[in-house]
Amino acid sequence: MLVASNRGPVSYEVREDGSLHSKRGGGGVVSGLSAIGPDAGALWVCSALSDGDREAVRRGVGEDGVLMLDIPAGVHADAYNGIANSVLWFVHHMLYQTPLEPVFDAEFRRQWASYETYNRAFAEALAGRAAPGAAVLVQDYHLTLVPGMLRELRPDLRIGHFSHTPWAPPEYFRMLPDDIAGQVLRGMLGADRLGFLTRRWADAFEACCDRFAGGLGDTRVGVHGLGADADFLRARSHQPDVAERMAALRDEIGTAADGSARRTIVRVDRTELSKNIVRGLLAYRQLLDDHPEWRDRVVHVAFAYPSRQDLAVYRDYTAEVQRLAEEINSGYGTPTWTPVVLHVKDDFARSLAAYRLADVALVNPIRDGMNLVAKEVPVVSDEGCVLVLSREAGAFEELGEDALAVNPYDVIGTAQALHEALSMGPEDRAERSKRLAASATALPPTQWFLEQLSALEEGRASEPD
Ligand SMILES: O=P(O)(O)OC[C@H]1O[C@H](O[C@H]2O[C@H](CO)[C@@H](O)[C@H](O)[C@H]2O)[C@H](O)[C@@H](O)[C@@H]1O
Repeated sequence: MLVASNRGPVSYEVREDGSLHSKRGGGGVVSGLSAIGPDAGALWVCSALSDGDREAVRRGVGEDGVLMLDIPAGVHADAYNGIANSVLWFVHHMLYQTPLEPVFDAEFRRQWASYETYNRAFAEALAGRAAPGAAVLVQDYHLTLVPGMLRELRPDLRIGHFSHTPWAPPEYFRMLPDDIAGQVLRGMLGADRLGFLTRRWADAFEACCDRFAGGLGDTRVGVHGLGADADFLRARSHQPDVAERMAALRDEIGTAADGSARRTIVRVDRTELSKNIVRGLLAYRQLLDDHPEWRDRVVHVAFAYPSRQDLAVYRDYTAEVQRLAEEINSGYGTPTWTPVVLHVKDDFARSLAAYRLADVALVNPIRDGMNLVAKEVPVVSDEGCVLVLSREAGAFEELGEDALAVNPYDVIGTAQALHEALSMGPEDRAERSKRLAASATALPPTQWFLEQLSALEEGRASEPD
């Protein structure tokens, strides 16, 4: 079995003394694939992303079962920043809007050629390593061309592809130049089986194939809603470093003037446009305007971790989040109350500490493949939390019944949902949280992975799922 993804399970940094330090790779895909431990006998093919990763490849340092491809930095930058994160991510999350509409010019074509080169490097590495008839599971929008390329090189393989993002509806997908759209769909259809996080994204893909590629052909499509890893999260969130972070966070949150504990509205995201952090802050400000009774009694704990900072649009978004948080704090704060506690430095232990302290979790993306935070907070929160959840998150399909649904564009509606969540009685809140945790853990990562693998094993020409 082979797995291929842009981001791998491990990344390296070069320390001042020249030694290499390894740490776990970030992001939801790596969490999902964590089921593939070193004992699984799988080979995980990924890309060298940092200078440290490239140095590790050069020195021949690596982990068993991991093959890091040292793709030239320029090619990777074009493929990852230029095409994957600036074009395909924007199309599937429907993020293009004036004046950010795409310009598919000569520069785009040059970057697309790098995207092809990047995909070919993966296809060739996989083709060179796979045993006859092996199963290959390719991940995400960075590698849409790999299934088709690999099929040509190695028709004997069983090839799966899994999308961790939404898929754009045909009316939006058609924004891509026709030949590029065709290449993406044909690339994906090189797989025996394609997986999506929700039925909605799978349906959108099928609709695009019907409109632009003459249907699915022999490729089968299935849905696997990646769940939270309850055992890991519960054990990890009770480690001493998390307890330390909880104490520090409690100090930052403080207590209300009447001595009561302040309520918390928690959010944890990569600072990513689709996560809708700015409208989340606007909704919180609206809550303080519409319901001044919450002033001094609530704190918005917002962790917005840096993401894709090579792209100006992400850097600008990060700056906007920071500016708005400061504006709320200076406009509403008092010497003893900081309305927004914002942290921008990635710290997993601190995220878990915030999950444990959460009374309300705010997850309001414009559009999201799944959103694992929505699934993780109810599992970890000590007292049970109310989930305010965007109806556009993939997680909504599974959690919608027990969450408070919001339209992510509606700031006033989101403020009302926050008020409702903060006002909910402890029993109701605990009951909902328990039901949310049960739904969120229905398909833990190991089962999610094995489910895809066995569906792929079922063969190429069997019934559609
Ligand atoms: O690798 P990056 O560019 O730093 O981005 C991190 C990951 O972002 C996306 O994650 C998605 O996958 C999650 C798991 O299925 C899902 O819960 C979440 O809603 C998605 O946004 C992206 O799809 C990954 O490839 C990136 O590694």
